[in-house]
Amino acid sequence: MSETILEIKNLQVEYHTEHGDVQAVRGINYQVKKGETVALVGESGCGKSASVKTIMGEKEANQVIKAGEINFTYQSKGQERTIDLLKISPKEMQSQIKGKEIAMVFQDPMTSLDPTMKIAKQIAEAIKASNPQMNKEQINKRVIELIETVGIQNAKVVMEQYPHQLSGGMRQRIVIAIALSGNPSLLICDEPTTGLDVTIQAKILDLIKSIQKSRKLSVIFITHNLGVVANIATNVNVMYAGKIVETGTSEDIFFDPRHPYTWGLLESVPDVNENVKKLPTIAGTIPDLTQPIVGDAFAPRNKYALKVDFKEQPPMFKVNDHHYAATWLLDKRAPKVEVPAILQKRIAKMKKEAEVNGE
Ligand SMILES: Nc1ncnc2c1ncn2[C@@H]1O[C@H](COP(=O)(O)OP(=O)(O)OP(=O)(O)O)[C@@H](O)[C@H]1O
Repeated sequence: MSETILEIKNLQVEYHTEHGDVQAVRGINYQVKKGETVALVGESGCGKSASVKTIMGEKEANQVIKAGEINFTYQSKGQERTIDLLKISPKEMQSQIKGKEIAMVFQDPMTSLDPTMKIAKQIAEAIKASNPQMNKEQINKRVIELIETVGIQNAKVVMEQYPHQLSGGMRQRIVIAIALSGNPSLLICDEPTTGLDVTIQAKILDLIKSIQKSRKLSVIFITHNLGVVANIATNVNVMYAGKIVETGTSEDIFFDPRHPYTWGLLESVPDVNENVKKLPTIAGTIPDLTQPIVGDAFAPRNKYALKVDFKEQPPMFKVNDHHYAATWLLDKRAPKVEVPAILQKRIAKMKKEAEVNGE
């Protein structure tokens, strides 16, 4: 289980706009191992999507990859092969990787589905694209298998329907079935449950978790809501203004968060059991990424910021072998700052729940 299948090194992505160059991703590093779910979490505009779109070779006309490597390891003709996804041709990306080794599930299923085509045909097309040798009968069998894999029982009825005849949750299940059609080793989920109601959201998360386990899939899961990944992520990367500001296992991030930005994100997680009228959000907005950022980008919104935060980018301080955070609060010269009391209470509660669930 310790094989690294994806290694992102110093990835820097910019967008040219008439207002200046947006530094969307400012040098990020992380790895995804076989069978692991890695979460990328942060508010809107932090560079989560920009960083994963490059994995799939999706390039907008105004996008420039300034630096970095995306090394992907997979089995090709029985041999292990590692390639830098930033260096392969669009043709190779299309014929070898996209949909076959790496597949993606987006937030809005309607953008991935063709409203004019029956479900069976859409899944069949995806199967054909990655298995051109299959005959009609084999494809039909596989369509039904895939629909059943994503937890739909009346496969024969659903396959004859059009996307608009299905609920949002069912549509997302179909998108996941299509993503699985090429038997990928890495699945990228970009806010796959946003917009779905809470109970459906939980069902889709359970589905992704069970598929991930049964197929030993690696998953990159993007969300702005840390709560969504509490039960599915092996590792969590918290992103702010194009950088990873804290990284650790789920336990590190949920039970021992160190960056004030992570504290803010955790405080903003809706708690279904608490009768809160208005959820706390982090005051302020993300910085203008067309302007050079001096120091810790979060400093202007951080009530615990030290003088040095406004001057110098903090390094990734080590908390333990798998937990790092970029905040000067972890420097040994920094004053001792406690996790906010309200969050301490939440953490104690989450720990108790995890104990009860035997996690
Ligand atoms: N095509 C584009 N042209 C110009 N700027 C862009 C483009 N795509 C993204 N950006 C900018 O890059 C930054 C990072 O955006 P990105 O979509 O990666 O953030 P995100 O964290 O995924 O947010 P969201 O959850 O809203 O998708 C933002 O400032 C965004 O406005």
